[in-house]
Formats: sequence, C-alpha cells, structure tokens
Amino acid sequence: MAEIELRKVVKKYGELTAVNDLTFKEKDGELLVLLGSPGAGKSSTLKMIAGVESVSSGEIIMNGQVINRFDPSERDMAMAFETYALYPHLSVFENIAFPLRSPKRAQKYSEDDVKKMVQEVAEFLEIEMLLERKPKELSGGQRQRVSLARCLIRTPQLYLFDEPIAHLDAKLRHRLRRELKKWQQTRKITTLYTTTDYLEAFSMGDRIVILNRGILLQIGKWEEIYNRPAHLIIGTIISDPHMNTFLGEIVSAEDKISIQVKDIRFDIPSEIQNQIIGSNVKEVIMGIFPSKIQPVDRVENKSLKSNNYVEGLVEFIESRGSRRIIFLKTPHSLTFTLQIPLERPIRIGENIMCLFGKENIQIFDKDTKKNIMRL
Ligand SMILES: Nc1ncnc2c1ncn2[C@@H]1O[C@H](COP(=O)(O)OP(=O)(O)OP(=O)(O)O)[C@@H](O)[C@H]1O
Repeated sequence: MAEIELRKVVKKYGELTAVNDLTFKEKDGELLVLLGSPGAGKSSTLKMIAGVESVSSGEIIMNGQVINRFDPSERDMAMAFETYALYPHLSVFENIAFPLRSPKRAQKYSEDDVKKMVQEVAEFLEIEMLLERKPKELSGGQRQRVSLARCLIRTPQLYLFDEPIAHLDAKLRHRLRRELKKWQQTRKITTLYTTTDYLEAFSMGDRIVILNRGILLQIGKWEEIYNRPAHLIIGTIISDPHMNTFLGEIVSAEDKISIQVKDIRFDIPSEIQNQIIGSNVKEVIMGIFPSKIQPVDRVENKSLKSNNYVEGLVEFIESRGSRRIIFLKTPHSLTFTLQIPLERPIRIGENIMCLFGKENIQIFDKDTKKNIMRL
C-alpha cells in the first residue's frame, strides 16, 4: 500500500532548475506516467522519490509521512534506472537475485525460492538464456531488461521505472507495455513510470503527468489531455505529426464569436462563446490535431453546422504503415497536416476537402500559451 505525494518539489543542480514547484498526488495502486521530452526532469523526480538525489526544497510524502530525509533503504521502493546500474562483477542471475540477498530479506527466501523467482522474472523478460553472463557481455537492451528484472523480483511499496523499455526493439517493447501493465495491476503496486513516448504513456498510464522543463503542464487521464491539452506545447508532446497550429484573432460578427485566420473564419462551439469573451483574449493560436481532420468527397450543408471546412492542394504524402500523412496547402497558404487510411487513394497535386468538428479545435492564448477553453 502506498500513496505518494509531491508538494512544491524543486530540484536544482547549481544554477539549473531541473524540477520546478512540482505538486501531484498518486493514489494507491495507480500507475502514473511522467511524460516529457529529454531533459524535462523525469529522472530527477524519480531519483528524489527514491532518495538517491536530495530535494532542494518541497516535500515528498508517502502514506502521510514526509520522507525527504529517509535513507533509500528505508523507503521500500524498487527503481529501474535508465542507466541500468548493474553490478559488473556479478552474473545476470546474481544481479537479478541481489535484492533477495539483502540482510533484511535473505532469511525469508531459500536458495530454491531465489532460483524460482529469478527464473520466473527472467522468462517474463525473455532473458533466461543470459543468466550466466556478466553485464559487459550484454547488449544495451539486454542490460535494460536485467535492470528491470532486478526491480520486478521485489514486491515493494512503490515501483519507480525510468524509461524501462526505451532501448528494446519495437516488438518486445509493445509486448512489454501490455505485460508490465498486467504485472503491475495484478500486484496492485503503486508505480511511477517515465517515458518520452506518448503512445506508451497513453497505453500504460492510469493517469499521465506532462512535464516540460521541470514544470507540470497537465495531469489527467489521456482522453482528458487529448481532448483539452492545457498548454500549446502539449500539442507537440502527444501527437505525431504535431498538432496543427495557426495564429488567429477572436472576432465577433452576427452575434457569434469565431477565429479569423488569414481570410478564413473558423467556428467555435456555441457553449464556450461566453467563456472566450470572458477571457478577454484577442490574439490566439488555434490548434487542431491531425487525427481530428476528416477528408471528405463532398461537404454537405448540414455538416457545416457542427464542423469547420477547408479545401486545399495535396503538397506532400508521407507513408506511415497503415496510414498516410498528408500535407495540405490552402489557397490562403495555410498548411494542414492530416492522416488518411492507406486504402483511400490520393495523389500529390490533388485538390481535397476536409472537415473538422468545432468541438475539436483548441484555442490557446497567444501570450501565455494556455488553453482558454479550459479556464
Ligand atoms: N547530476 C546532474 N547534474 C547537473 N545537471 C543535471 C544532473 N542530472 C540532470 N541534470 C539536468 O537536469 C535536467 C533534467 O534532467 P533529467 O535527467 O531529470 O530529465 P529527463 O526528463 O529524465 O531526461 P531524459 O528523458 O533524457 O532522461 C536536464 O537539463 C539535465 O541536463
């Protein structure tokens, strides 16, 4: 059982603030993912929670108790480091078994228990054929799995996984995403997991914390984040290709508010019109995710009530397995990126029409970059 809370946590390395005023609460048994670009402060956060890095200010609280000054060994946490941190002189078997041989646990497990447990976790991670080797005889991906195995062999109060599958090949990564989630769910161990990959975050996290330059931009379930990203930068972190963004202005005509981008007016949902007026923001950045834009053969009048509409020339097509990314240039020189399924025929130079729902647009304040639809 572990509930973990960070209150205004700061980590400074000299002049650099790696983690800034970080506050969040993780529920017991939850898998919380810290998602952010390299350098966002994910590892520093995990290391402070594990106690291997000191906290510059703020509090780390576990089950209601401030643990800032607790020694790592007193925290009952297992951490898989991004840098593996294996013992070079020990075999893979002994590296994995290491936590079971600590003075506290050695009494608890017989040699047969240890063998069984190492075997189980090694099979799970497909490294059972490597047990006799030394770390220097392993590839990066194999070392990463040994580091993960050493963590999984324990049943601590909290798992801390720092990009635990980043260096594995795509197939194994996909399998392990599902399996690790299952492993965590059946044991109900509170877990903090870091990644730079939004698909991994979305598929694994009960909730996700989006970090950027040490600052928490948003915390929530992936649907909440995808439907209303709180900050413009999130559009680049959780979407590939990135969210389409256009500089625009809030205009009012015929009793309704819309966004003017060059010569085009885009409608916004009627229920947020008052909110937009109330925000007093004039200059905005309109965002729309590529996945929310639908190419259509014809635009029906009735669909225009709830949708926006653009027409443009296909400038470039990029293949991505089962889908293709289209770059569309409108007559007003706006470039839209959208995705279409592989089956739909399309050619460079073709003129196509696209729809996107009013409720799917995002409106960010040009100055603060915050989503004013959430205020
Ligand atoms: N020991 C250290 N000394 C000085 N600066 C550090 C140290 N550790 C991390 N940093 C800096 O702190 C910032 C945050 O680093 P951190 O490793 O926490 O980010 P991250 O999100 O985990 O990145 P990655 O995905 O690359 O692991 C970076 O600018 C990094 O260069």
